[in-house]
Amino acid sequence: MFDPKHPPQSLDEIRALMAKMPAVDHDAQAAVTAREPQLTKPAGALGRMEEISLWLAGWQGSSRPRMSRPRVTVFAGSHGVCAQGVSAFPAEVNQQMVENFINGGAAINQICKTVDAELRVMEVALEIPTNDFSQEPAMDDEGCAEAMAFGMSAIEKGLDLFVPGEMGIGNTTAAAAIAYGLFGGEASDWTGRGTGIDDETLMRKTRVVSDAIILHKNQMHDAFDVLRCVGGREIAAMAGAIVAARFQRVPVLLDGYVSCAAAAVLAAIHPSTLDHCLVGHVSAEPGHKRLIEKLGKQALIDFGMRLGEGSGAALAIPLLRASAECHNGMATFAKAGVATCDE
Ligand SMILES: O=C(O)c1ccc[n+]([C@@H]2O[C@H](COP(=O)([O-])O)[C@@H](O)[C@H]2O)c1
Ligand SMILES: Cc1cc2nc[nH]c2cc1C
Repeated sequence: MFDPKHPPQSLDEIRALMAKMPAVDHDAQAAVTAREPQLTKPAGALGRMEEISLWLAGWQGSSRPRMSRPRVTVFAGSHGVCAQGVSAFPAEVNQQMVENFINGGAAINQICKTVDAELRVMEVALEIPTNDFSQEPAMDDEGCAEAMAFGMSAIEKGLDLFVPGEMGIGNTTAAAAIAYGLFGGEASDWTGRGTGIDDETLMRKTRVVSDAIILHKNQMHDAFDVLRCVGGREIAAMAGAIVAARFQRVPVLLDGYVSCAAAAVLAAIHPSTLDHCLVGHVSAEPGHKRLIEKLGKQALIDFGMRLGEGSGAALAIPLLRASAECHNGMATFAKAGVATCDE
């Protein structure tokens, strides 16, 4: 079983942990299913909100869904592949943006304030870039497991929701390489403009993604090998946090392309690993839409954002809160003295 005081030390330990993940709480879901038809509305009239309250209760392990303690954690990591000229911005932006998060000046600070969510920032060895994965594996087994274990420490019991956010110049190249490594197709299917690169840089980035998968092919036996070879520490940390959330009964709202690439690694190990996750937002990065389809999910909102930081998912938190509030706060037909349907 997962013990937060003794985090896993190797990818094999995490593989073993993932074979024992807790299932949804069927009793909690049965209670929600029994209460729903008694609420003062025609059956099914709250559409997807009804699915959300059922999902929240099941993964929180409670007959009454809650949304008073959502947490967004921005994991910041630094990427050796930036040496290939794949981003519109220099790598020093990472540390500068971390200071901006701490000073309350980033978009995610304002969104979290607006939606009443806690915001935390966790640097994942930010001062040491991962290896340039166009030349060698980004991480070794131990380093990748360490980053995942660090991500696990972002979760504690009693949170009502976790949003994995990230900051990492170059990480849409890593996300593209992960998606291409997991799902194949063409490298161009998965490679987009990230922070806003020009046509020439996009061609270079696509080649980096394509060549990296050829370079590492012989050592990518499962999805964790893909994460280790072409991922990044903040991506590994998000994957670790998603696993820990499952064990700690915390539902997860995924954000953009990079957070979904982290989640896709887990889904490729065991397809049911993401049952406690919804996708909050579909990013303007074209590969994200494709990736969400591969995960069999549907994003809650489409706001044309491509920021990362957990921003799109954080913006969708009020949809989850309203779903929980309706389920809990609505009167029943009996209590309100409203006549029920004739049929
Ligand atoms: O998550 C997304 O969908 C997303 C799309 C475009 C950009 N980003 C953010 O931009 C940075 C990565 O972009 P790039 O061009 O440096 O690979 C990183 O800090 C991400 O948080 C994130
Ligand atoms: C300024 C800036 C802010 C970001 N937030 C997430 N990724 C980012 C990338 C840049 C370049």
